[in-house]
Amino acid sequence: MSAEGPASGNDIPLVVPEHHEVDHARIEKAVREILLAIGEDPERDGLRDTPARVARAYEEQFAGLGQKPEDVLTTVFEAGHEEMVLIRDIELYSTCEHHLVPFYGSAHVGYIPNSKGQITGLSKIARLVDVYARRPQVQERLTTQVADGIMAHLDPRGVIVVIEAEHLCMTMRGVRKPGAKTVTSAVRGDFRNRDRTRSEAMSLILGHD
Ligand SMILES: Nc1nc2c(ncn2[C@@H]2O[C@H](COP(=O)(O)OP(=O)(O)OP(=O)(O)O)[C@@H](O)[C@H]2O)c(=O)[nH]1
Ligand SMILES: [Zn+2]
Repeated sequence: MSAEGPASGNDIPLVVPEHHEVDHARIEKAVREILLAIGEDPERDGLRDTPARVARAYEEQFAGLGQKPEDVLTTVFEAGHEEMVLIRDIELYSTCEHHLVPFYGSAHVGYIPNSKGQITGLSKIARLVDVYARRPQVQERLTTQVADGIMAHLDPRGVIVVIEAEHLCMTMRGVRKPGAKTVTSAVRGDFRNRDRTRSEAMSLILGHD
């Protein structure tokens, strides 16, 4: 099913696709329009292939829209390990949904396996971050979604997610504050209920420089 609405004010109909196949032709048309709107010549040498390049780039940048956590959390095994697992400094690149410019930084993700000791492959946690980062995002939602994705699919005793990022919409334009870092966190289960567990994780996350 598609959500169909009124025309969007020009000849591009407002149809929001239900499943997220990137419509290259539509992106190309829109990018050409933007180039014309800023007073550029979309036919000049350097720009002629730009609409197609942007379409390919967006396919990659927004690939997470077509993915679910279960697509990447495929390997779950019982290792009998019931202590904290923490993956620090997972590099992330996302796109600010307000300005469609990048924000980028690091995610730190920890969890405590359940009593069966169910864990997942380390790379799967990093892949999960990408599933949610490769969408139009705000940092708070990205943080929450990673935490909730792990809770739902690994059923751990707790999860902590801390994301530190720099938003280009705050540095290259607008308020122009280069270097400002936004730090967000989401804690679930034992990390929410037990101060000591949360402090241990925070000191592992922050005490590395
Ligand atoms: N909470 C939150 N805000 C964000 C994020 N990314 C960008 N923003 C902010 O979204 C806000 C959008 O504000 P608006 O006033 O609607 O847009 P704007 O006129 O472009 O705002 P300025 O950036 O202040 O020029 C700005 O304050 C951005 O800094 C994010 O991940 N989380
Ligand atoms: Zn922004």
